[in-house]
Amino acid sequence: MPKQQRTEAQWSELLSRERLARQELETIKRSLEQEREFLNAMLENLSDGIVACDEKGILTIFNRATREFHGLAESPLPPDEWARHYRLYHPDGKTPLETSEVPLYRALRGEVVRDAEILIAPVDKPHRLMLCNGQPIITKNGEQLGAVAVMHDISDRKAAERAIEHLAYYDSLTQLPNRHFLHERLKSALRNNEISGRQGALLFIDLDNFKTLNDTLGHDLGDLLLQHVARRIVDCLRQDDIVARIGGDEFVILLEDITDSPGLIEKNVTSIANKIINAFTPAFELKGYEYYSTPSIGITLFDGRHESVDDLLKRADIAMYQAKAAGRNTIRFFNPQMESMVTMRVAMESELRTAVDRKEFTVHYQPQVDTHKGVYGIEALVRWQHPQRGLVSPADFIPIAEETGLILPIGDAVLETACQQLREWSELPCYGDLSISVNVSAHQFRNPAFVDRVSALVNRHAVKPDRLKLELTESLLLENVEEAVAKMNQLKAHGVDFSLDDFGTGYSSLAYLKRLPLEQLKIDRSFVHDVLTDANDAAIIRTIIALGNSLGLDVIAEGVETEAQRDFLVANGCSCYQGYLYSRPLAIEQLSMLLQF
Ligand SMILES: Nc1nc2c(ncn2[C@@H]2O[C@@H]3COP(=O)(O)O[C@H]4[C@@H](O)[C@H](n5cnc6c(=O)[nH]c(N)nc65)O[C@@H]4COP(=O)(O)O[C@H]3[C@H]2O)c(=O)[nH]1
Repeated sequence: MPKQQRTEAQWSELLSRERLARQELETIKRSLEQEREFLNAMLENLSDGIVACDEKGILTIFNRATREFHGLAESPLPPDEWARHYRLYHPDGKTPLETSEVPLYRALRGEVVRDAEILIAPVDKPHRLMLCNGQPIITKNGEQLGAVAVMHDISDRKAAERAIEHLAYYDSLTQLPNRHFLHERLKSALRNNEISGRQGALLFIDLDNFKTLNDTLGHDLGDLLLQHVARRIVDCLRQDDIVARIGGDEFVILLEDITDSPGLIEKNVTSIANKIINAFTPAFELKGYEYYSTPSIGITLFDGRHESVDDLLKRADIAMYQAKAAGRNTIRFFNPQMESMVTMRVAMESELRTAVDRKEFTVHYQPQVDTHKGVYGIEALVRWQHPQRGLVSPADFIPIAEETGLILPIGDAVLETACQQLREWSELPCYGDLSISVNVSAHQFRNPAFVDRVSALVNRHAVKPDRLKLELTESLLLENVEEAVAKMNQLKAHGVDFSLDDFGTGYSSLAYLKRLPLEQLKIDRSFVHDVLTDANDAAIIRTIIALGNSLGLDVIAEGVETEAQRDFLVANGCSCYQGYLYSRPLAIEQLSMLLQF
């Protein structure tokens, strides 16, 4: 059929349609461009990173946030050089991330990536931890166009999580693990050792006299000491060993696995504990103060069988208390007998509290004799009239009373009884010159109200103050010489006398003895006991007598049991003594009878 000729009208119609089509195309192009601009602006302003690539893996999107995360924010470098300016790692920050592991390329291989963590390490810039998601871009027809990945910076969140974890598991003062951390590690150590049959050890360290440092030099210096101590302990151990601070001045060391043969384990742990004790020998420098501290260390071994975390901590704690009781600055291994001692001690503590409420304490009196004048003084010695156990010796309960603070009401009661007694005697002409010596414990003496309390008692009972002699020990005075001198001077101003008890067992220097307002030195009974058989004890006694004479102080010897001991003392210039030779401590009725003869 012959080709139809188009009319002019038809041509014009066609042309106008084409124009319209072009215009439409132009509009579509413009709106696409606008959409692209819009998308671009959005991508550039997102705080999350977006990367995309085409089906060949060529990057098509690498938005501003992504460039910043990679340290390329202001980089003039072309994209193919970017990779040289950063490294990618797994979240541990050590294991490099292979290209095939990069979320975008995993997505390009068809994988839907969810919550993958990667670390971006730009050269010379802070590392960032990213949480990434990604997926392939696939059309409705199943054709893959490429892949996209989105990354969210979780560095700050992780740092906050780490800080919270640090707070939960570490001690903020020393940066050591805390009780919570120790608990967890000990639990897993017990599980491991139960399976492997290996032994571990727990060392419980408590600083000796830490409370005194805090009370006298203040908490700042106390904190500083704890920081120094933490460092010294850490330096004594291997990197795998755990040192935790579980409370005030309490540190615990966990040695998880001691691989020695069984016979050597105790030896090995002892040498570690001794290393720690030795590390305390040099003075601690505390803002200009040279402070000497010592530790008491309790140790328990474990193999994980039938043991709980609490049991182990309790055992090490019990052993530590035994180390303290053995004179401090020493170590003790736990043994089961210790546990029954602790049970007894706990029972005694609660009974002691009841005893204070029920006023079960009484005072016995032991005469002090002068070879020329006869009985011139009396020492007041407390006794506990226990409802079941009978008379309990102060040696058995004073240390517990000291630790629990119960010594305050007990000591107070003894002082009051002594003052009442002095008052009664003052009204009887034959007893009027007698003095009473009263033991004062460290806790009592440190009490800020001590001076007022003593003067109030002296006033209330209208006692001649020089009839009251307070017996202080060397160790008590040495804790804080300045404070001791000040308190003693205040009481001395009221007329009260002082005797230095257990003299010779401490480290008194002449220089400080001279500063104390003392009346008397009391030779400790341990020297008197062996004076006839031990040349050293004899020499010590002679020295104390000479020292007393040169300082113008009375010297009394305690624990004199035999005439031979007394003769030695008299021959060496000590004419005052106290001991079973003359009389044991007596109840007041017995003492009155004795004094009448
Ligand atoms: N072997 C022997 N011992 C003798 C002899 N003569 C006396 N003693 C004992 O030696 C102790 C002397 O008291 P201390 O050294 O102050 O030692 C006292 C003192 O440190 C403390 N204490 C006693 N009463 C009190 C008190 O009221 N307050 C305080 N804080 N402590 C007290 O308890 C410690 C023991 O007191 P006690 O058992 O009464 O023991 C008394 C006494 O009975 C003797 O010839 N041979």
